[in-house]
Amino acid sequence: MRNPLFYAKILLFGEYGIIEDSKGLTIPYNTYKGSLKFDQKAEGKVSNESIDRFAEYLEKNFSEDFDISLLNEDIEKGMYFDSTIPQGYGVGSSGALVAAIYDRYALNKIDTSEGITKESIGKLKETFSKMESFFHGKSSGIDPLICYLNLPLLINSKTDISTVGLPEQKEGKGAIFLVNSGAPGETAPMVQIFFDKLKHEGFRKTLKEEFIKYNNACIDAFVKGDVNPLFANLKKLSTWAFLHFKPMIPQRLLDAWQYGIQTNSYYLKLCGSGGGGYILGFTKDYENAKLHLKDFDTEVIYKF
Ligand SMILES: Nc1ncnc2c1ncn2[C@@H]1O[C@H](COP(=O)(O)OP(=O)(O)O)[C@@H](O)[C@H]1O
Ligand SMILES: C[C@@](O)(CCOP(=O)(O)O)CC(=O)O
Repeated sequence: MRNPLFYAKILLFGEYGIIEDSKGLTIPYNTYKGSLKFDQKAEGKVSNESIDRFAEYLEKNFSEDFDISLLNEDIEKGMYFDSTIPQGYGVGSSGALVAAIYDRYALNKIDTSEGITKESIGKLKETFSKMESFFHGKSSGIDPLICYLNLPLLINSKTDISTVGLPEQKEGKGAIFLVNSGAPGETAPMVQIFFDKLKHEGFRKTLKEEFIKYNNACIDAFVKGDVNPLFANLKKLSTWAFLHFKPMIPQRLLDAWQYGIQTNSYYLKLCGSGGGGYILGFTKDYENAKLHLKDFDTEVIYKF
């Protein structure tokens, strides 16, 4: 039986901004992955039960779009999603599961083998958004989309998403890395905080005039491989988040966040919705950054 792998993802830039239609950049992260397994192992029980609840939701809302009887038969046989993607860490554990279920059970699957167009991306995103809403309320569908396509995606707006080529990695001293905050986070309450903040005119203004500006400049510089403008804007982005996204920054990381900005040894930013899970770091000198972050587990995701 064919049981393809689905990888984790990292939203490098665009958290919260993409809700408000600004740019985002998301990349696959192949260190963590999952695939559907069809054996009766005890280790799969929790996952099997979670898929069972998901199947009920699909049956209730989208029964015509999926082969529900095959899905239920497989669940009955003990199928589970065997995955190393940590849950609630912002690297897309539910997105990978959604992509795997779509791949195996969707009827009239959108064919991407002949090339990926903006139209097919749009249709996939719409379906994935409906499916993933089961896991954390309203979802943009971006996480399952990237897991499914396994390619970097540039989000220009909600309706304009395309694949993008990124500069090749180099064996230099610089790195983008994950910092483990030590505990999972939850997306829905963080997004609620964001929407509460949006009720204030002052916040809306600084989001638009500062955050979105730095975010988009970071994406442009990263895609072009322009290191100096990238770091200049990262510093602004990190500082802005320290001031305005404080509830989303895990408490344990507040000092390290500020230290990075003050010393320019690294800059931290949110990785997805925040509140826990992973945080992203950018540095021109990873070995040096690690010295200052020795209380945390870090993982390099991109070298330059
Ligand atoms: N291996 C798995 N098997 C079954 N369900 C899973 C698996 N991995 C993740 N999930 C589901 O996805 C949820 C986590 O998704 P979410 O809250 O969106 O966090 P993340 O940021 O990791 O995607 C879990 O509570 C669970 O319902
Ligand atoms: C915070 C947000 O902008 C990014 C997604 O966060 P996460 O990767 O699901 O933690 C929410 C969203 O756009 O759906």
